[in-house]
Amino acid sequence: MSARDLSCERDGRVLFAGLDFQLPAGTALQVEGANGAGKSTLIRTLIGSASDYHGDISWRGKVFPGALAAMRSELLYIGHHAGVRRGLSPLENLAWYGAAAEDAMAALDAVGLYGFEDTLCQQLSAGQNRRVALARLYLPAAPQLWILDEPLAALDVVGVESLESCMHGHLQRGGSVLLTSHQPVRIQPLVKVNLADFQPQESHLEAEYGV
Ligand SMILES: Nc1ncnc2c1ncn2[C@@H]1O[C@H](COP(=O)(O)OP(=O)(O)OP(=O)(O)O)[C@@H](O)[C@H]1O
Repeated sequence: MSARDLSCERDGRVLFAGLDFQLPAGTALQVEGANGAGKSTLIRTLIGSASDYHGDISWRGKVFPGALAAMRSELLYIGHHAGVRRGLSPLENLAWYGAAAEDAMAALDAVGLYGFEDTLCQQLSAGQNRRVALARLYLPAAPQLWILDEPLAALDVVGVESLESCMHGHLQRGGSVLLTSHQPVRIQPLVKVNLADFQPQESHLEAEYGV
């Protein structure tokens, strides 16, 4: 995935402008920025949930929106909110994503939820629900591109280490990871992009948004 001269505005405020990045296979990119900087907005834009942006986003050399369907066919996205159905058990949640029972059990075991597979998610803690969501990363044949919005949030120290190891393995298999995090992420190779470094200049603002 790559972006060229990307800018995005919300509620009359330009969140970032002139953003360029490349995310080759086998690498990770961490999007940094203060609360409200626009990290989740950028992620929603990259997964195609928001089309009100300027600039180019490309997948495998082809530009959005034409390349959107191809990108989505290789995407595993886990958002800021866990996306876990709280009226289902962890096992049922993974089954909803098409996982075979055996694979789902192994994935839940990997995220430390052995013994909780049949408990309703509404009875699990915030961190355990986060682990249910992240269990998708441990399923076989995980897609090429992982886009993860604050995946480390609510995880304890062991959970963070396990997820870092999982992401590192994905990179070694030639996958790509784009994530946001307010804390350091110990995976390599990792490139960082801070949205504070992509603030609009006056002339750009005027040309793009007429303000
Ligand atoms: N649909 C929308 N309409 C109006 N404003 C929006 C919309 N979506 C986001 N914003 C605003 O854009 C700004 C960036 O929000 P965003 O969620 O992208 O920040 P963030 O960097 O992910 O923050 P955090 O670290 O707190 O999660 C915020 O001020 C938010 O209120």
